[in-house]
Amino acid sequence: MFNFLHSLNLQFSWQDLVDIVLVAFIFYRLILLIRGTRAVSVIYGLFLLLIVYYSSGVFGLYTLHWLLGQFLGSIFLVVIILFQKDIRKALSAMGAGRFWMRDHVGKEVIDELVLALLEMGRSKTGALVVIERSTPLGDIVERGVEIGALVTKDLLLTIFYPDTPLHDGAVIIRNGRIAAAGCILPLAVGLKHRASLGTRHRAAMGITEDSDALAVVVSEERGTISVAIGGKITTSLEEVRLKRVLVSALAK
Ligand SMILES: Nc1ncnc2c1ncn2[C@@H]1O[C@H](COP(=O)(O)OP(=O)(O)OP(=O)(O)O)[C@@H](O)[C@H]1O
Repeated sequence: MFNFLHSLNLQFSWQDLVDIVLVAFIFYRLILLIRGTRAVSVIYGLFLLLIVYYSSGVFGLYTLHWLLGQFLGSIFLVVIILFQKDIRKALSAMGAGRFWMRDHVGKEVIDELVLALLEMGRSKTGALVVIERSTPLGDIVERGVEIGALVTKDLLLTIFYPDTPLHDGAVIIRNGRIAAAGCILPLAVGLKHRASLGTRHRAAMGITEDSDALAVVVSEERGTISVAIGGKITTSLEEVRLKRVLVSALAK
């Protein structure tokens, strides 16, 4: 590749390569960070304003052009004010190392989760647990009920205990802790999904279609345990297979 670039008479050093890779990676992580959050609509809004700004210049609408110019002139400040919460979160994630790498879920978290899932399967208690990985689940967590506690079998059983306020919706595990409960997930759509699957299972498929999260479902009707990864669901997993799937997907 370097020979090819040399033949084009372009000065391309290894520093340029490192520069491009780093900038691409930072943009990729930023896109993952804001995906599915309110920040996306704000960015669309800002793009729209930019288009109106350039069009007003082209079509000679000078007052509008001047007005938007004043606003967009301080865009850096506007972005900081609009995204102050997200910027704070991104910086603290970066400090904690989460910005650069995918979280590994500890063995003890998987063990507690499996114990709770098996117990809920036996008692036919419906449950939906999502384990966040590198795609931040943004607004989904924020719209649920914040918990921030260690993952324990007893806490999971308490959350999903029938007819309690938090038993509906999903629990989100982030950084090896229960971040929130009662979270509403996007449903999987389309013909490819089995008609026999209800909304709990479709929600598990939906969230894993939109992100790299892993979702586990306990069926209230059948007591079966299913795992969804990448929009695909594997149903009726018994203890050994369930543990194997979770360990191989999460503990790497
Ligand atoms: N979008 C969603 N996000 C999170 N949880 C959801 C969502 N939709 C449904 N649920 C949960 O699923 C429950 C309803 O499950 P439903 O019986 O429709 O699905 P199912 O896949 O057939 O599950 P089950 O086999 O347990 O009956 C709701 O009470 C709620 O707790």
